[in-house]
Amino acid sequence: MFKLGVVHLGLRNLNFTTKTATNVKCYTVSSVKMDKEILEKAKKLAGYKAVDDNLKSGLRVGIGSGSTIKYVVDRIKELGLDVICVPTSFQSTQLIVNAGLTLSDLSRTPELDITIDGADEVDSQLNCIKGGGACQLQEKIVAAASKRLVIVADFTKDSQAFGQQWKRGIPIEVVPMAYVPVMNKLSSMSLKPVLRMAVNKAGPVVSDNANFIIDAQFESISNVAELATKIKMIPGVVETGLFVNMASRAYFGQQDGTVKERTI
Ligand SMILES: O=C(CO)[C@H](O)[C@H](O)COP(=O)(O)O
Repeated sequence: MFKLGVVHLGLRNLNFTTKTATNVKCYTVSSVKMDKEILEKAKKLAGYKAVDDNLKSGLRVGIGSGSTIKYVVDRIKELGLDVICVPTSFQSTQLIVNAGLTLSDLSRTPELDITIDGADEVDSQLNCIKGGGACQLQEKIVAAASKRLVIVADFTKDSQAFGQQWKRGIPIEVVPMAYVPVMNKLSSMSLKPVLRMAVNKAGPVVSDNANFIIDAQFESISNVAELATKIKMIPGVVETGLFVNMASRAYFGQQDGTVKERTI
């Protein structure tokens, strides 16, 4: 008898069918490999095109976080663009430094021409859910200091409405001593909060800013801006992963080798 199974690949689920326990492993490995290759190609397409279309030497650029941003940094390096880079996390600082690009910060470069960043889900209005990598606080600060925010993502992030693609909820950064009352408040708002736990460490994920991350799962969101404000108003919440009316353009790498653009 055929069974339906699910493989967890990072933040994504892959469906697969299998006949017996013995061929599960075989089918799973090839599915994961295939999926990973397709996604990496899509991320690279988006990252490269965003750089080609939007960057030139002399610009002050916010560098987002996540796996897609790697391709943005690769392309900047490949083209030899002389840009000033402001990171959004420890990971993004490493990418900039390792690529030999000019590293700055918001103290020295408080106004940026553009930020390019990834996203976990992008809706039809270019509102984003971010923070799958727990970097949303610095990402939002850097994006807010930029004239434009451009999103780079693979096709799995492209949605009409939140929750169609991203099932892990809204990442919310909280001060550690406040996490229980914050979770209680979120529950009273019909959200399902889960404290994000670390993988290779006992206990919770600790952000670059020494805070905890709560993932607030939801059924549907009718008014994103209102929800973002309500969550932000809870004492102890430092920042939410809802980026409302911030992005002006998104590039989605497709499976067929093209890049879909959305601009508002
Ligand atoms: O918000 C983020 C990190 O906090 C990332 O930009 C987001 O999770 C997308 O990551 P990836 O490019 O790996 O899909």
